[in-house]
Amino acid sequence: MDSDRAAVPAKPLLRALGGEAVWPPPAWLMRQAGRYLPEYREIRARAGDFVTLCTTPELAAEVTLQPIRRYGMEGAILFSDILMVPWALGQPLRFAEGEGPLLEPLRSAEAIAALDPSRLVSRVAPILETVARVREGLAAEAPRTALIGFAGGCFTVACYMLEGRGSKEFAAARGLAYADPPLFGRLIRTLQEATTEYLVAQVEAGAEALMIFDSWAGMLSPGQFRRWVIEPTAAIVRTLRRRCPGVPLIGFPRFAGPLLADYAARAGIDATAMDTAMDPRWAAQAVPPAMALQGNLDPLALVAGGAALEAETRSILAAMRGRPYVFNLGHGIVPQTPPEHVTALMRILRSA
Ligand SMILES: Cc1c2[nH]c(c1CCC(=O)O)Cc1[nH]c(c(CCC(=O)O)c1C)Cc1[nH]c(c(CCC(=O)O)c1C)Cc1[nH]c(c(C)c1CCC(=O)O)C2
Repeated sequence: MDSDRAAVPAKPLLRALGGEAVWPPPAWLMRQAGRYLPEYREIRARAGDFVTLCTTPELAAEVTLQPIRRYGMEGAILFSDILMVPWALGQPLRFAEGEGPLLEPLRSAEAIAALDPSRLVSRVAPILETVARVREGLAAEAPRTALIGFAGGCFTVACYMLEGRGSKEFAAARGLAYADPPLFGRLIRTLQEATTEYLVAQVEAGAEALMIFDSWAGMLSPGQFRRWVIEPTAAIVRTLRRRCPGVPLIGFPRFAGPLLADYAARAGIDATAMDTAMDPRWAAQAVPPAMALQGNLDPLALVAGGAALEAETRSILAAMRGRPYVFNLGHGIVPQTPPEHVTALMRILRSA
């Protein structure tokens, strides 16, 4: 069996994440399934609310595959949300039109203690079924495309759980981390355990690579960053290495700045994702040459298209040439992106 398997060349995304300088680089885009696509808006309207869409496997699998059918990216990211972990732990979640996510905020030690990890696996069953369906869909329609599972970083998810909504400061989470580190640590540990179980389950259901989105990591002081971003990520990664050997892990500590180098060296991940503000030439020096980098086109350059899109893309490619690399944006696609600009981007990448 092993010799049969060796005869099939690995998918380009998995080769790059494994440390090979694949060129032209494999590509996928954060939020590649989303409101900029008319076919997404159609299914989103049919589902009604966003949580229903995330927990209806036939619809969630369909929207995961939509951008692959249009553009043939080398990576398909599971359609779900980082806030499905708090939801699965029993915290009420809804997405209000124009307001983003709304959670009932955790306001006491009792509320943190009441989070119930025993519900997690059964609550996320529909999401795991989506994973299995997408994997089958890819085998039939896009055999070169790899399926990426994901979760939020513990710190970022804790930000939303304590604040209850998006925020510029996330003062509830950052304040609690200073005022009561044992209590904040308890929440982080609950998330660490839940996230580990959830990611293992995604791999068992068919995910071929995993990404951890720590979108608000860059708000922390260096000491807090090490304690609440690097340490919990490293703990998750240690267990994943044992339970899911060979599955590559991408870490995204957004706006980490120079702490990106610490994160890359100590979180244990295989690939580091760069946000829009990161200089790829600096990252190429700061991150070990065998470690893949991913990123980091400004989503607004994709909205602009034309010469700006071409120049920004080529400058990132020039910095990444010769090392293991996965093309992506520095943050998610925005809804006003013209779909044909994604076509133009894929053409630029394929002629790299
Ligand atoms: C912080 C965060 C969230 N969710 C996520 C993050 C980390 C990455 C980042 O920093 O963006 C991650 C995420 N959210 C979504 C995915 C699916 C996969 C993909 O990238 O295509 C992924 C990987 C779908 C989504 N998640 C959300 C949408 C839009 C919902 C809709 O269709 O109405 C999508 C497609 C909603 C969401 N979910 C979240 C917010 C703040 C919002 C509101 C903003 C918005 O509306 O764009 C929380």
